[in-house]
Amino acid sequence: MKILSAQDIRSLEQQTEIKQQLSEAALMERAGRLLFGELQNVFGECRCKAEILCGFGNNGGDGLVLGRLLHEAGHEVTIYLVEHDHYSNDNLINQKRLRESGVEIVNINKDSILAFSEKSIILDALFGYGLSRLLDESWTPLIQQINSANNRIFAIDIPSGLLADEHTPPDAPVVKAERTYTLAFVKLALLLPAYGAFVGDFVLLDIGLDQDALHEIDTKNYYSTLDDVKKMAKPLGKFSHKGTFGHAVIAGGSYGSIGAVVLASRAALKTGCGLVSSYVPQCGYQIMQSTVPEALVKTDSADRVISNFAPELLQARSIAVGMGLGRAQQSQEALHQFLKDLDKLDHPPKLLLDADALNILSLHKEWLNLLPSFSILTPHPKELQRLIGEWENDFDKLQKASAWSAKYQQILVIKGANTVIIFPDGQLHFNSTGNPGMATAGAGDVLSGIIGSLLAQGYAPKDAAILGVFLHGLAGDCAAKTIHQKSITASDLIEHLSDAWRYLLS
Ligand SMILES: NC(=O)C1=CN([C@@H]2O[C@H](COP(=O)(O)OP(=O)(O)OC[C@H]3O[C@@H](n4cnc5c(N)ncnc54)[C@H](O)[C@@H]3O)[C@@H](O)[C@H]2O)[C@@H](O)CC1
Ligand SMILES: [K+]
Repeated sequence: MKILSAQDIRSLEQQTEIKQQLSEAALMERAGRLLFGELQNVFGECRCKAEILCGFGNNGGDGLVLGRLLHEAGHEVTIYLVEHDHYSNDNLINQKRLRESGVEIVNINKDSILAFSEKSIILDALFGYGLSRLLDESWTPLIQQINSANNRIFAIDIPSGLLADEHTPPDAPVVKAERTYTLAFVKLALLLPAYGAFVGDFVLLDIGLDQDALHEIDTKNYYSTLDDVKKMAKPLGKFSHKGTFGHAVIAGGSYGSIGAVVLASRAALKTGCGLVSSYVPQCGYQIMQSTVPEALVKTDSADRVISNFAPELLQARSIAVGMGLGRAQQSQEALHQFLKDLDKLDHPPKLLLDADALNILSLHKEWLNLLPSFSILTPHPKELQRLIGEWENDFDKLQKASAWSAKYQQILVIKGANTVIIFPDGQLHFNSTGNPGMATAGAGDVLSGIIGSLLAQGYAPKDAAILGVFLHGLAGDCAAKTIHQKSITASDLIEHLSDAWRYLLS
């Protein structure tokens, strides 16, 4: 699914109104009805109280529609409308409709003192994507009153004060919502960790914008949904044999960190490649044989660390390297030699680098030029920082990571909530699956195994990265159905890969 800028959303809304021959404020009515449906789910059977703060643009208009529908359904509604000398047209239409339905509008300004009632739900419809610059501090008193209320707070489209496509500094006045009901498209800011505390969880509501017009709009930013990923996943063929699904090498481990290779190898097998060879230092031999009997185990000549990547590893279709590797001098040299060997091949295996392989590369940036193009690097934020340097904010991070990806022609998988995958052509793909329970030791090793396996199965690096990240998150979501998020372990993710595949391929 495309992620559009505020400007492109506006233009698409205008085109939709023309193509679908919509009457005035019809899209706003659609948005309001969807919001109303969501709130009915929250309220359940109860008659509830909603206090809706409406601004002077179309975001405020959404709040007005919602207020009317809630009132008509028998809920108690208070509408606070920010006084202004220029309301948007659809806002005015809905002020009138609201009054006609019998709801009184309370005019407020930035300095008004609001007494929210104890049990009401606050709905924030002050500003949406139309915010074109930061709110100045004259808005702070109003926004602070909302944020310090003990009520549940839901934002409409985007928490007011948050810019959709640019950085919002932490001291700017922004509503802190428990949940954001976002309309038509996910806005970029909703996906970035720095703004998570304002956005809460978000729910995307499809207001039926014109698909043909959408097709014409170019973007570099995408949000990977189930429908998108379903198209990539290849089902099993009747005549498949283990050769069909390819041979993945999982190479890494050091004394005390063999578990990383165990997890990645098991994840690779559960993701469906035909054969896994695990390459570990000698101290890992028995561990591997007893915990992953399905894998072929090859060992390094050294006991505790990897000192040389055996040349026969290069015959596999994919190699995932770095999990639990450590940064011993011998392992650094081994990685260097390995990259030089790969560089000599016309058709090198598809490569994934994780964990200490990334840290070693950060110590020797000149080796980056040896990486085959379109290798997949899976840093968590700290590893990314070592690789590409510091960034000022989350938007700057995306920009710097994109420039790095283009410079080295490598794919970056930046792990976290809404993991983002950055491609050398500038495309960004944000993931939609996963939950906070997955922030657990070894989850990254599992991801490396999954992507390594998909590469071995013949998926192109781009698809392997997008599909692998999605599957990994989906396995976490499947696990969370029976296991509390606090208790999810990396092994649980592996155990739920089967459910994830079933869901994806059904
Ligand atoms: N256009 C449409 O067809 C639809 C729009 N929708 C809603 O409309 C919203 C966008 O509406 P608008 O474009 O009217 O804008 P907003 O309602 O987000 O903002 C209102 C006004 O704030 C002003 N403004 C911008 N930055 C400011 C600042 N720093 N300080 C003070 N004022 C500032 C702008 O001039 C704008 O007119 C969406 O977020 C969504 O909620 C939905 O109703 C769906 C349909
Ligand atoms: K809002």
